[in-house]
Amino acid sequence: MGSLVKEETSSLMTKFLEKCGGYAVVDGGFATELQRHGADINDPLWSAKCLITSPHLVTKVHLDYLESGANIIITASYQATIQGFVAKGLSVGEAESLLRRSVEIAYEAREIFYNRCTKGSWDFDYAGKASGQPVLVAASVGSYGAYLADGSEYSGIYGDSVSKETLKDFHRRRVQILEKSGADLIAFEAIPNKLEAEAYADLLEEEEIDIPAWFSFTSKDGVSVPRGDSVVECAKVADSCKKVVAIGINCTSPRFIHDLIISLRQVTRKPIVVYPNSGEVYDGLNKKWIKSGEESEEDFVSYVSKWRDEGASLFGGCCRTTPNTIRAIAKVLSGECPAASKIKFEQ
Ligand code: MET
Ligand SMILES: [Zn+2]
Repeated sequence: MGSLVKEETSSLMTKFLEKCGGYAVVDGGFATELQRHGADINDPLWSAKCLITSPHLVTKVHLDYLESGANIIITASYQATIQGFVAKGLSVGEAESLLRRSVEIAYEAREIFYNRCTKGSWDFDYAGKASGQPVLVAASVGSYGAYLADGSEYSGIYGDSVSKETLKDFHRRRVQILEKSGADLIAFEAIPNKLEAEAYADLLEEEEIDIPAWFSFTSKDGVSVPRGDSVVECAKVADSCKKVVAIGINCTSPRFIHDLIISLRQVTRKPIVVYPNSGEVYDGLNKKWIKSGEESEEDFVSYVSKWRDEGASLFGGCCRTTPNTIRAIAKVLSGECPAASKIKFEQ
């Protein structure tokens, strides 16, 4: 396929957004919701541990978010890596099957959801709109730092020994498997430095990956990614990659989102996706969320229409947000509720 990107690949997101009425709802904190259902994910595999121990909970969480109005559900593969599974004693073949399984589970959840909608056996308040709810499955890819589970996921500092080639080699097989898994797109999430964005862009081109992707960065100051590279520079990398159909920010405090959307808009015309966390800060070493004291009194749902006016088109939540957040976002976007009622984040 070379540099020619299939038409349906490059237009997937614009067509999907049209189908959704211009704006789409992304799901919320996956790990947070798994924990609410009793999963213990204090593990180097984090939420991906449930692919081994409790796949039924993975299905349940996808359903929770679909019921809440999500148009894009993100698979449980954020921290699912072949290297991580092998470190647990699984074979490479088993690890690859689990990656594929993460996508299958999301599709099964969508089937269950659509069947329930058709049969009308639905008891949630979004039922009226649910049956016409377009849904895409995004296969999650977390950073090298997420695999290391040593805090570098939120610093982006991998050391001089880690080159772009190291990162490409690390991610290559997982990306190839997810491409062939049937997922609609790949969500490269919580990217903490420019080098990893470049590695992803190279991989998409060199491996001729024929499904689209979005690149989503994190920020701790509203200007740069954790490693210190400017968000604008990172977004340029994403913008110039033809396979990237949306660019955005996730797992970042809501208070930075407004400025970040404005920065992204300066360098791209591609759709912008934002799914902030609750505003708490992750302590990667102790694996705990710490209240920063700067969380907004009202949660970020009340800002969604402003972010939409600034140019974002896909909205969801990341860590420590729940289906309640997603339900409120869906209501705001449907024009049903101008300012969402106060949503409680996970206690
Ligand atoms: N989609 C991922 C999840 O919720 C994003 C994690 S950001 C650290 O599990
Ligand atoms: Zn997150």
